[in-house]
Amino acid sequence: MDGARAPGTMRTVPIMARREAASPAAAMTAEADGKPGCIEHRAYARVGLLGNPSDVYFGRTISFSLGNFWSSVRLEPSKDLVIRPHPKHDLVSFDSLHHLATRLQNEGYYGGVRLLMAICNVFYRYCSEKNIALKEGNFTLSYETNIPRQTGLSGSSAIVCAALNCLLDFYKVRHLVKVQIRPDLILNAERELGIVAGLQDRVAQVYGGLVYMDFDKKNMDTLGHGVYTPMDVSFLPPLHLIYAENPSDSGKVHSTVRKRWLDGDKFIISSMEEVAKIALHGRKALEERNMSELAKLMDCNFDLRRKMFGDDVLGSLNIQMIETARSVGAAAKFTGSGGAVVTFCPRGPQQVKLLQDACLRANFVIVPVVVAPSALADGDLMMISS
Ligand SMILES: Nc1ncnc2c1ncn2[C@@H]1O[C@H](COP(=O)(O)OP(=O)(O)O)[C@@H](O)[C@H]1O
Ligand SMILES: O=C(O)[C@H]1O[C@H](OP(=O)(O)O)[C@H](O)[C@@H](O)[C@@H]1O
Ligand SMILES: [Mg+2]
Repeated sequence: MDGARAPGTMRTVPIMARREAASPAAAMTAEADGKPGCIEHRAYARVGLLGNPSDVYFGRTISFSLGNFWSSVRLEPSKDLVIRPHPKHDLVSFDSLHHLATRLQNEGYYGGVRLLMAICNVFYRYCSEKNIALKEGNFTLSYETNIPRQTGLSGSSAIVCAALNCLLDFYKVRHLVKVQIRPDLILNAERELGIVAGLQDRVAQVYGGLVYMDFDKKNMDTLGHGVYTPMDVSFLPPLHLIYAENPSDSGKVHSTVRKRWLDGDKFIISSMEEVAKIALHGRKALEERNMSELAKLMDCNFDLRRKMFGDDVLGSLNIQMIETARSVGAAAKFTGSGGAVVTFCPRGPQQVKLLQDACLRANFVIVPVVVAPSALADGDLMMISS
């Protein structure tokens, strides 16, 4: 999908090696399939490394953009404004009733069309409220994605994030929409649709690379966003991702805990504070390259989630993924609300081999983690440093 450079068009971001330095991916322009005015953006899956889900509760997280999987959105100027359904993900024609029923059971009712519509709506409203003038002219939006669905890898917000980047470039208003605000726009688009979610996913996808995030209530109230600090990806040791093909419903996972937290449940409030502290300590551990501490913090993060949510809510397969990793002494936690697990083998390659064998036996997919680079353009970087 990468192409030659041409003004006014964007190119997708290449997957970089795990430790490769961050590059201003969003600033790279190129002609998408040689069509003038065509814009294409890629946004990656994300891994919540430490501190999630405290992002939903004014806590802190360290998350990174996962180069193994991505969504891309393409914007082509057109006479009418068209949101193009994806031939596979927005299927409306079936071989049989059985096919329809199986498909709905596995994938749910919705694809990406509603996400693209919602971000257009939210973007339009935001620009109107802020008196940001938008030029005349229409476009067609289409998307592709290879992020496994409902695995806590943030497939939905990747589509929304890539679409937002297309809109920012089509209307040439990137400099008028603060980088720190963009995750909120993405979240608002999903909230419109009733999707339960937090900010860490969207921050990781807007910024790319590895980011430390502080969602302290005072800052959220006064600044209107959290404080997001990009970190050096070379701090990260080799990590592995484990996932299963069965989906988990993130909305359901959050619902009880959120209610208890809102109702002032002391156990949930104090546990969530503990989870937020994990990101704080994790930042220090990463900077000091204290890998045994990192392993401890990852495990502690999962244990706290388990106590708060309970095994029934987390789901037996998700717990089995964690236990498979722990059976060989690897540290493990959920990347999001369930469906995929990020693991760290502090004893190195031999332990990784044991982990791979254990995953094979348990029928889980295991892949080495690739960290996607910074997704910020030069102008974006200037905005966050000013
Ligand atoms: N692979 C996909 N293709 C199309 N739409 C998707 C895909 N993944 C997610 N979505 C959209 O996002 C919504 C929420 O997805 P969700 O279950 O939160 O997955 P995730 O946690 O990976 O974001 C879905 O109902 C659907 O509308
Ligand atoms: O529970 C979590 O860790 C995360 O859950 C959601 O992400 P998802 O990819 O849907 O599992 C939520 O959007 C995040 O903010 C939470 O940290
Ligand atoms: Mg989601």
